[in-house]
Amino acid sequence: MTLQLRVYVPPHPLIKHWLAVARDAATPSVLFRTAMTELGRWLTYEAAREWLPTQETTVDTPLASCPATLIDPSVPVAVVPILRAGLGLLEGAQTLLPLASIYHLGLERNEETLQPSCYLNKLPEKFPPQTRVLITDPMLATGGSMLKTLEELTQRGVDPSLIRIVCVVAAHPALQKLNTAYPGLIVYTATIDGEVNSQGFIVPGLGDAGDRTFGT
Ligand SMILES: O=P(O)(O)OC[C@H]1O[C@H](OP(=O)(O)OP(=O)(O)O)[C@H](O)[C@@H]1O
Ligand SMILES: O=c1cc[nH]c(=O)[nH]1
Ligand SMILES: [Mg+2]
Repeated sequence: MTLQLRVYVPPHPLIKHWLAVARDAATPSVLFRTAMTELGRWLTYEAAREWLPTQETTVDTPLASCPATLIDPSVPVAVVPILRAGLGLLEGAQTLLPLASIYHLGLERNEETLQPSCYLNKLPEKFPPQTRVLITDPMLATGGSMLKTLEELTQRGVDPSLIRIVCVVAAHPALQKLNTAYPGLIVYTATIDGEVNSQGFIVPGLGDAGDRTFGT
């Protein structure tokens, strides 16, 4: 069987609504942040399906004993927000994954070359086997930043099949690169846009997600 990148665009009214708010150039920073939080929440909810580890048990209701399923706290879950813009999605993701460890990764694209460079790396030397890792970054444009992140994670022992990417706008060039480098990888996004312009911006996209999140 040939593995292929799997890109999910959940057809959910709340995801569509908050994407529209985020895309609108007239949306002020305070509301843009709310949109990022909500998109982080709903896309993480979708991504957690068949990813969050569970364990079977029994519980006693006031009336009888019955089978039950709980989140398995023995399997480590990590969230890696790619700074800065990935922080906007983190808040919503964290409400659903309160026990997850958060490992910050600061990447900045050079405006001319579009190559990412790392200015903060809080990843552990090694991740325990079986660690589930959720990466948050709203924009997959050329794909350079995500490829760099995946390289840092896999070097530290993370199994790509246990990774979920949560983004907002995924562009074709990024998805093509991810498919070549990590077939079988799973991405959750609010939308797929076709074009990345010569300045590295996704069109129509939503502009500079980091600047819009932090009002800079
Ligand atoms: O797919 P790529 O071409 O690598 O582009 C995507 C990256 O660009 C943006 O970050 P940016 O470098 O603007 O940093 P910021 O989040 O601090 O604004 C965005 O948040 C992604 O991390
Ligand atoms: O359109 C884009 C591309 C990369 N990063 C952004 O914030 N926006
Ligand atoms: Mg930016």
